[in-house]
Amino acid sequence: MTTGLIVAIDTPELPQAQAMIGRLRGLGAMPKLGLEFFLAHGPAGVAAAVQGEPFFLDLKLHDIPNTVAGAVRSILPLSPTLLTVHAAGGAALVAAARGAIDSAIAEGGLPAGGHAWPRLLAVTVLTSLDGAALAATGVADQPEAQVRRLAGLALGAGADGLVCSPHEVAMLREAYGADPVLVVPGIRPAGAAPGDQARVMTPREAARAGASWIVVGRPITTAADPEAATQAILDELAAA
Ligand SMILES: O=c1ccn([C@@H]2O[C@H](COP(=O)(O)O)[C@@H](O)[C@H]2O)c(=O)[nH]1
Repeated sequence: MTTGLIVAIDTPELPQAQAMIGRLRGLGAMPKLGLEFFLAHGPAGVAAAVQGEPFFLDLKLHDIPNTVAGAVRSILPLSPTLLTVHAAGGAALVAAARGAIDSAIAEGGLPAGGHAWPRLLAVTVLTSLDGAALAATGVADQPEAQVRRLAGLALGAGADGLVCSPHEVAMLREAYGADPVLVVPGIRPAGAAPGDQARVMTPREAARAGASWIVVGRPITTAADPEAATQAILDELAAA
């Protein structure tokens, strides 16, 4: 299994996002835009930043099913390659997002620009949470057990894949095989500071465990030479 690289472009500034996406264009990494950017610039800003290229829109939708379905319908015209909802919102939330995508497919054919329909990912346990932080939310299980539980719920409700930490990838591959798209943040090249990430591994470790994609933000975007940092991670993935 090959592992791709997603670069998290976490900024509220449109010129900065455009510049970073431009610098990385052609290296073979996919950009990810999240709430920080979307709340500042909305759908038009997203379209301006990605310029029709494949991208991951990581809004981590978490609301009642009807509202999530409406939000998914609102973002489908942007043709993201990947989009996210929170599995902790329940099976009906995930099923509503699935239904919104499937209805759009049934109603209208592929979106403009030759893009494929988005793959629906369910976020399991945020990579910033360790066991103690999870327990403080009222979940007594360790992260791995909670990821296992939410994975079953989300895949059963129609998610194409999951967002999890690298620590759960091997367990999920053993349980669900090669099919689910496993998108894995909490990645730090050897020696890089974890920052607010609690469950981390290196790119090589995540690739060997079976990640479909790894997500790397600050180790690339705050590097003195983001192109070189990206290339080093791509080389590490290719050698894994
Ligand atoms: O559990 C999750 C889900 C999403 N993320 C996102 O990934 C990037 C990670 O950025 P770094 O700078 O490499 O820490 C960021 O956009 C998060 O929103 C996550 O970290 N964990």
